[in-house]
Amino acid sequence: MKAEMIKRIVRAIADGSQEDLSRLAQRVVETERERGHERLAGELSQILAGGKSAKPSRPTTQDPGSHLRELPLSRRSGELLLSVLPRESLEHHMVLPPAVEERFARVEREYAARERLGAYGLRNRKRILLYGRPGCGKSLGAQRLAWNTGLPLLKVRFDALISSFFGESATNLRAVFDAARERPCVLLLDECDFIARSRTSGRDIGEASRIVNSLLQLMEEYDAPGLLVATTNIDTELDNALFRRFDEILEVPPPGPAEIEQLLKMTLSAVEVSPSVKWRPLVGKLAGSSAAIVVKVARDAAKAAVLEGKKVVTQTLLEGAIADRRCEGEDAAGA
Ligand SMILES: Nc1ncnc2c1ncn2[C@@H]1O[C@H](COP(=O)(O)OP(=O)(O)OP(=O)(O)O)[C@@H](O)[C@H]1O
Repeated sequence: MKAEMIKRIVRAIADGSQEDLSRLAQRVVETERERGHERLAGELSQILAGGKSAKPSRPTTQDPGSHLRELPLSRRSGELLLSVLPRESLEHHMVLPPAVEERFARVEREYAARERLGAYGLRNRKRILLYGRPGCGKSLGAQRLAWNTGLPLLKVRFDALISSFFGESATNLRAVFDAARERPCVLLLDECDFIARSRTSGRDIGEASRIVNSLLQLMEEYDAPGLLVATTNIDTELDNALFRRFDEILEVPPPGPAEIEQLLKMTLSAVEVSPSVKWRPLVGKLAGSSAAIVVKVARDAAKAAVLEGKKVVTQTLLEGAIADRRCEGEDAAGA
């Protein structure tokens, strides 16, 4: 079992949170299944099922699908206002400068200790704003928070909301927040730059501006058991009224030299890398790139090694991948 998992289990025991413990137990089952240990996973599931039948009344949050089934549909279009990101697709390994990592970890620690904090009239940080340049890990940050708290990740579909019929969107949005209050989850408001923009530009954009206003109000009132995570690329334009609605405002910065090297090594960890690779010049060439670009460079080099029948990722392959990215232009490469 990974050290991180062991720490979380011990933390849940220390905090006396039965709900977290049962979620973590479920996580252990899933991890074992992902590793191909079907038999062990089956046995663990049975043990858990036995435990549950002894205490049938305890609600659990282990079935993200159950959130989806109970969540509101836009009545006319039938479109879902939320999409559930399945656990298997959640990436959660982040490379961050230590100070930023610590702030993410603090949100997770406070969530784990929420009952203990509550006993002293304190509230865990639950409304989180992640901002920063594209491709540096804002969406990944939301996934990581979901993974590390064991909460399902539900993404609000602004496209469906904004295209919905006159006056209906505010009602739908409220229903989404109500649902999040009833069932703990990480409610993700991804790329909500338009909130910041519409507040600063002063332009009326019809139904969208109505959504912005209801959203700001809902964010202010938000006190659901899970977390609310909003992401935006905008930083300078964010106004105080918006800042005030968050308990934690976290800049997710572009990687520095140490992070670039770590990202390269982490992405290449599944393949063999030549011991003669000199990381420093590679890091120098990638200076200023987003984390997404660094990850892509490493993946491209690994793919080239496999396609060319070479078993080892070499300096030449890595430099070739960097040169390719430069030709494509970083922005076009989905930074
Ligand atoms: N800090 C990071 N650590 C590890 N991988 C990262 C990091 N940041 C980005 N990545 C990689 O880049 C991909 C894209 O990142 P992500 O979508 O989270 O960026 P973003 O900041 O949300 O970008 P955008 O503003 O364009 O939506 C991730 O799936 C991951 O592979």
